Amino acid sequence: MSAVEFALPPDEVATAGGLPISLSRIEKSFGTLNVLRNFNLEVPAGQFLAVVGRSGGGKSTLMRLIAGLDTASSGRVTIGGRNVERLNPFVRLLFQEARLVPWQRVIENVGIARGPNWQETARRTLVDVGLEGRENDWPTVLSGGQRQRVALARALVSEPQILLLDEPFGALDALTRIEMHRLLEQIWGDRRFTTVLITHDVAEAVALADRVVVLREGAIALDTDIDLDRPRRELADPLAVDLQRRILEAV
Ligand SMILES: Nc1ncnc2c1ncn2[C@@H]1O[C@H](COP(=O)(O)OP(=O)(O)OP(=O)(O)O)[C@@H](O)[C@H]1O
Repeated sequence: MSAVEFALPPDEVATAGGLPISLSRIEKSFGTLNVLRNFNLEVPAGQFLAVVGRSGGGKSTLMRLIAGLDTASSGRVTIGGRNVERLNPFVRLLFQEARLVPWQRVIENVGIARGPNWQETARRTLVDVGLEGRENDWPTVLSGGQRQRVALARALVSEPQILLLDEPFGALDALTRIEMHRLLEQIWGDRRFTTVLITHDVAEAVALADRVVVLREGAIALDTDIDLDRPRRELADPLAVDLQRRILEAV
């Protein structure tokens, strides 16, 4: 039994791959501000979805609803057909800041669920994100990209079926960002968790996602599949450039 299974109630034990996400007839307001209006979205199991939009368009609100960190004013959010009522152990989040615990070493930051063999599981996950041999480092000695790798390992260690990413690479330099794209694409390709990536970066959305949704004023302004071969090569394909142009126009 893995550390993860140990931490989950029996009816929530993870199976391989991803779970589908469904939002139907969602209304979400803060006071008089309607952030999402009659909002519907189906994300099939294992899909890599990117949500693009201007600041204030409701992207983070959408993610918080899927994560169970906030509730809709009305409508239904389900994961694997079950209502989302709280943060579930099979959903993991990654933010722009790595949010590591500064007084814990890398391995302790990753092995948050201290079940049996947690160190072994954490070490293996660190290898997966390219941080072999760094388990005893303190977060302060790591670069921004390495800290984000630790945060990614911490998200992956429990083998989530849903990964929610809110501008995870927004603070990284361009080359590190591309390295992280390749890493994430490869890990997602192996594990096939359902992924929702929130980003301002249209090139990033096209480089990573199976499908891009443009969120504008609380509604979907564009919903397009990204039928490009994998592994993706940033900007290399004329089709990618055309898709970026279409998405930018919708934003
Ligand atoms: N807890 C809250 N209370 C009141 N208003 C809120 C709250 N959370 C979000 N809002 C408002 O809802 C709108 C949508 O916010 P949200 O953070 O979802 O947008 P976003 O698309 O993620 O923007 P950004 O890209 O800047 O993060 C904004 O006008 C924001 O000010």
